[in-house]
Amino acid sequence: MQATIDVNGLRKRFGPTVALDGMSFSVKPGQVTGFVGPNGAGKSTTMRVILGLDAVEEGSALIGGRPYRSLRHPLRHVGALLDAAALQPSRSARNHLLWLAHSQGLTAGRVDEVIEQAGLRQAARRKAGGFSLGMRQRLGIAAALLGDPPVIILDEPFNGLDPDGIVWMRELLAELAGQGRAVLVSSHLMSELQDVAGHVVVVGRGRVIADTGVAELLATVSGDRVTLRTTARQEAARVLEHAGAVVTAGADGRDALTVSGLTAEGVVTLLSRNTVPFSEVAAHRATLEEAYMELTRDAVEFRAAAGREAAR
Ligand SMILES: Nc1ncnc2c1ncn2[C@@H]1O[C@H](COP(=O)(O)OP(=O)(O)OP(=O)(O)O)[C@@H](O)[C@H]1O
Repeated sequence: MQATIDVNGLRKRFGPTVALDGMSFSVKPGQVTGFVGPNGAGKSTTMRVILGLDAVEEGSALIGGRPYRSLRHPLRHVGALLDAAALQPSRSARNHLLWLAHSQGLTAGRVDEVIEQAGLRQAARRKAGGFSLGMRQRLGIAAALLGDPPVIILDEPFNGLDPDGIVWMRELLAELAGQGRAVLVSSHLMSELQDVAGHVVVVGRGRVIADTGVAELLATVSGDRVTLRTTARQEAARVLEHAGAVVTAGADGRDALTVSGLTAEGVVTLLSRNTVPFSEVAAHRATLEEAYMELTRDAVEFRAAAGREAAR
């Protein structure tokens, strides 16, 4: 089975609320795809539709080219964590997993493997009802991995995790993608996906705002800005502006300047040639959070402009 998800033109309303308004994107194998957007953007609904839990008025969602409902042992095709609270509280973590494994024709040996992988060995015989949110997330991950599926869908898996847990989750996601799986991970926060997502689908109001590789996105947003630290700010600004750069006060610290229109190498060459002292010259690398703000700001402006246009 192919490790892919294909979402095509999904439309869905809840009463007067438009939850999905033509949602379309694909998730490819071998990378983590971040699924990001503000509250109410339609992330959970899309995931529920992919997993056959919600019906749509229009559009299709396919896992490895097939609708979820046509999959005979679904856990072997797709592993999902949607709601970590959805547990039988009186069951131990291991029994919860044994029960799931049994329903899919999987062995107890496989249960012990995923308990290990999710870091749950110490807690495996405790009742899941007493678990913290972070522990429930780990149990949800163990359940998602049970059938060794080529496609993994996780809704807000960073929720409730402490900093160690966040690092663990990032490493796990990278490992799963490295094994060639298609991994779709929703989050409100771009920062959680930093360094792990290879691709992001940014959504707002039920539709896709951006569907792009993270490296391309960061390169575009980073632009050609260079951060410069120098005690001779005026002199540096004079030399760099003379060479055609735009120089502005840097955001972080009194000795920082932001330079646009020159590469970091160009800045170093010019300052050295003119014997202007400096302690740091670095090409600006945008964070995913900055990229997200930029993308969603454009979408807001676009929507505002479209609204004004329509009102004429
Ligand atoms: N069962 C439901 N009944 C009524 N409205 C719903 C239901 N589920 C979702 N919605 C609405 O559909 C829209 C999309 O919600 P959804 O939960 O998919 O967004 P989300 O991006 O996952 O948000 P969050 O980040 O808060 O989880 C929202 O306006 C939400 O209020």
